[in-house]
Amino acid sequence: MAIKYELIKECKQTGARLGKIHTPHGTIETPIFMPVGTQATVKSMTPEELKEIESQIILSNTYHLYLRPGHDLVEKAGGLHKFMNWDRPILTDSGGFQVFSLGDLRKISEEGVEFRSHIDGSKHFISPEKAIEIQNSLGSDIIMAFDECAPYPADREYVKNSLERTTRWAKRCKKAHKNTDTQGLFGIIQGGIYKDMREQSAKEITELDFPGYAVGGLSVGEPKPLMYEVLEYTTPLMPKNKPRYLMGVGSPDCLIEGVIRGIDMFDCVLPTRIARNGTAMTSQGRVTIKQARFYDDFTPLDPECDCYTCRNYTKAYLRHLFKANEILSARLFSYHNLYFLLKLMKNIREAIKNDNLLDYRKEFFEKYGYEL
Ligand SMILES: CNc1nc2c(CCNCC3CCCC3)c3nc(N)[nH]c(=O)c3cc2[nH]1
Repeated sequence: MAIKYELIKECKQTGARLGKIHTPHGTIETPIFMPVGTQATVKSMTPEELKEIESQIILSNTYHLYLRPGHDLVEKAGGLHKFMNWDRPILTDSGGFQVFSLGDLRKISEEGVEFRSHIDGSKHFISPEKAIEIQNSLGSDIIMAFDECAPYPADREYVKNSLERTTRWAKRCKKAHKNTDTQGLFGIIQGGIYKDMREQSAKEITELDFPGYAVGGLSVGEPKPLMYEVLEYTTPLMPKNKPRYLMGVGSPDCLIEGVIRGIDMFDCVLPTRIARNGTAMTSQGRVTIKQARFYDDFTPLDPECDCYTCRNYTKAYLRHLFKANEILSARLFSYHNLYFLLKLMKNIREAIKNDNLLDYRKEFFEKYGYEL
């Protein structure tokens, strides 16, 4: 079996769990944050640096790699692990979300989605079968079903039709998936913000018996409390002995709140995206380095952080790099932001072990500046 989840401990106070996911390229400790490497690279980081910060798994994407350089080239290279020189687990998203949010969408039909490339405007068509064929070529350890992520807001009728198509597509993905012994196919639960729809989607998708499941259709602009509410009634509908992946999340508060509500896996482009804008996540909240107050501030980005960036550079120097548009700026901020989120997840795993996750949340929120 490609993917085996080991539930190690359930938190006494919350829905949090400690677990391990065994994959052909290694074991992942959960709860886990997964750095995003959309185009076969976690922007500006080398695989060695990702290992230095203890990244256990990274994400890549069907839509992007199909358009450029083409999944057949990656297959010819021996698969994504060899192509990008990353020998630990990789998860690829199916492209459904990206087609809807990136490409110039032409039309959705039962067969699949016709769209224009965001790169050169050329016309393309992705079906559930095509999305699986591409991910089989990429050789990622965890692949995602081709789904439709309904927009927010969306009315009940739209959400119902969309989740029912996502179920039909999930069945087609399961049928098309070839390498079941080396690649685990995860199903994706939709249903928007409607409890009865989430129940219907969870039932239909979990009936298909996938090795893991994602909660899709969230982090699409809905208020955070609404996302938390949807999680509260959706994760209990998901099998306890399988990993639960909340797609596209997120910021430090959402990671903690998601773990408390039973989520094991997260991904988000934030750490590397805000890094390119000179913004850091720190123990005292966000720091945006271009502010004048940092001109002659010779203290580290985050006094409580022991990462390479914080041990060797000052805010004044980082501000200079950013203002001078130096490439090193994006690298040093990305390194720190990824380290910060991976360290946060390590602290969360520790807190679950010690049964004090709620105290950890209180302490973290007070320092970071979130209201509980
Ligand atoms: C940011 N919010 C958000 N992201 C969602 C994503 C994308 C998750 N991140 C993928 C990586 C980013 C590029 C390379 C892979 C979603 N993906 C799918 N398939 N379905 C969703 O409902 C779905 C829902 C999502 N919501």
